[in-house]
Amino acid sequence: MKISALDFDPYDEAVLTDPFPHHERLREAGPVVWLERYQCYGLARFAEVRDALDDWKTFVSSRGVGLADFATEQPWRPPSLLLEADPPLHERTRGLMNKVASLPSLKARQPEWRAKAAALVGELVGRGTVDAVADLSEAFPLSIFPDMIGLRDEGRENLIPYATTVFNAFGPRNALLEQSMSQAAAATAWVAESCKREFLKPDGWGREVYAAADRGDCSEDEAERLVRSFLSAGVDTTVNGIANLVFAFTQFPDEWRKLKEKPELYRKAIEESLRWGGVAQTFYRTTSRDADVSGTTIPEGSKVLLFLASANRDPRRWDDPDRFDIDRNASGHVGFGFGIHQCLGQMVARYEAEAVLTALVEQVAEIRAAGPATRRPNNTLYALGTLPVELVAA
Ligand SMILES: C=Cc1ccc(C(=O)O)cc1
Repeated sequence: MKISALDFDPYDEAVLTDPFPHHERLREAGPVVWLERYQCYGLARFAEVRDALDDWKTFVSSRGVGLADFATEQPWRPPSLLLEADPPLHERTRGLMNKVASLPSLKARQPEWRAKAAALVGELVGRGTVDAVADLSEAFPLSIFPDMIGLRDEGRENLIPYATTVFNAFGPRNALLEQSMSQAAAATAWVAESCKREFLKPDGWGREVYAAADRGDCSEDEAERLVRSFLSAGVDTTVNGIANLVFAFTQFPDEWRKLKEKPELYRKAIEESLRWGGVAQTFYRTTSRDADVSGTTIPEGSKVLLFLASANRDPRRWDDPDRFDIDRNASGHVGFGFGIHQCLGQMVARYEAEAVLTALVEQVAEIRAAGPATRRPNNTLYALGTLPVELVAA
């Protein structure tokens, strides 16, 4: 089947800042498109994205989940033993990390998370215009996540610059990536050192990974790199998840009023924000063999760009997809990916969002936009820069 070859640049700064209008053209161009500029295939419809994520044997991760093909290019950092690994290695590393990032461990921390979120929201309510990015979406995760990992206190300001580079590095070597690489050299070194056993506090998920090494479930070096996964994936993602949740309510005030009337909808609201928000816009896979995708043969060794955020707004799967509707059943969205690599920290993300959203529902009558939101362009993350709001006291 002849496929459309598009000159479309997913990494054009205008596209990174406002990607959704471009996804429609991608989906309409066919189930598979060819992106001339990056010599890769693109899948932008829900069914094809979900199926590619599910078929990990054909669409592998060990050749990198960015544009760089690890079979031919040197990775910028030692590959992740989770994100950039296939079975059987992935089974062992994911198995031991699932045990560390467990539901009981998370549940035990919720009273503290709820109390901290309530206190933080309490400081922001009625204070006039605040920035829901810096003052809330960054402040809350940074107040609980590094401690949960057992990260050392000094230098935590390196976490976001490091993660910014991690997510830019899945894209091409464009200005965004070059810029963040040069700015984050120190942050990258700080993260690498912070993952060593002796730099981690005794109680926390970091040391629990090393306990797995002491049990022989992984080597000391693997433990160090696995702890790095927590720092790479566990901050910038939740920061933007919470920021996009608040942003959604500023764009759809009726949904906020609906939540105030029916607070029990808070979990559905969070799931819908994960579908609608598009925090993780794209990830690549590489074909391990010729792959048939909806009538097109994608040859072995091809990079395939999966437009997760486009899939989450595909009208073939979702009614009125651009509408943020907290009554919608958004389950099955690919905001956390799908299949064996589905986000290890998805419950961390959900619990963090729940702590913030329940505090807002409790203390805030209205989330009032107090100026235009600004975006922080990134090759992978749909990130907010600032989100001026007024949290009107209930
Ligand atoms: C979802 C993003 C992500 C980024 C980095 C890693 C890692 O470094 O393992 C895992 C997930």
